[in-house]
Amino acid sequence: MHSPKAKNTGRRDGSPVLGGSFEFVPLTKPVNRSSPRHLLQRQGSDPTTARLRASESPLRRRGSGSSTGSASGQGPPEEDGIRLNPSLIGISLSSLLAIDLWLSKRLSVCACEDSSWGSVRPLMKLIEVSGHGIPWLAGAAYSLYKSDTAAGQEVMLNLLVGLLLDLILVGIVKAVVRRRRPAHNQMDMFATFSVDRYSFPSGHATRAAMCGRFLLAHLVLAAPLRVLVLLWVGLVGLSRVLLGRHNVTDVLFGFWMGYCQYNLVEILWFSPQTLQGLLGHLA
Ligand SMILES: CC(C)=CCC/C(C)=C/COP(=O)(O)O
Repeated sequence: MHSPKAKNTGRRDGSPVLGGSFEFVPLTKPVNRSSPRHLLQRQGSDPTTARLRASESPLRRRGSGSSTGSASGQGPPEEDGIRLNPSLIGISLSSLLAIDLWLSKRLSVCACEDSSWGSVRPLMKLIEVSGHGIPWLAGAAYSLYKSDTAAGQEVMLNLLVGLLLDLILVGIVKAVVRRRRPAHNQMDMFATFSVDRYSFPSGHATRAAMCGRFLLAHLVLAAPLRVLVLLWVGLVGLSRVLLGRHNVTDVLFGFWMGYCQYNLVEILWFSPQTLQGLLGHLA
């Protein structure tokens, strides 16, 4: 069979001859052009010896696909060693991912009615509704409309801004990362966007973390109520995994993202003056 190399090589030593006679190059005899120069230099000036030594490389001994080994231009053994050894970060990430998938599967005890904790599923779904975007948006808009003090209006307007910002940012990250929801999830959530078929990060977790921080910072709450807010944030996150909606890392990242989103709300904070300007435009 004609080898593609045959077109370019006209001499027995494999050196290319343009327009020369047609001749095959034996696969066991690599062309000089592709022998790594530094390998030849390190192993002595005799190219034949260098080729022999190259043929003893671990790559050849392992029989990993190439009959010409290092001398055929696939790089010296040291380079192969680097390429074949996965990095520490790679190993750590794959291990974390494996633990995440395993733990999430183990914890998805309310994923369906016949799961081991299937009877708790309605309660988990109630907690899910409590962290959904619609009740929060509707609640903030209603409170803004009903509030008769400038301070109350200012707080509710900024909560509304935070909730909209949360929807946008979570949507962007979900669309970029595109991590599929766990296979055991039943897609029976109400009022979802198309990006909500992706699971990273958990929108419920970002909202719960952001709103939790917001409520603690801007409402004067007694200690038991503050504890209740923190408990609710934790329960919303936990319910995402128990329902099988998310992996653990989706929720943990969601908490972190929601925490940071609150900082953004504080930076963007709409003052009463801005609010009056906005309302003036609307009126
Ligand atoms: C329709 C509106 C206003 C919000 C959608 C809220 C929602 C369903 C987010 C998905 O949350 P997870 O990422 O935690 O499943």
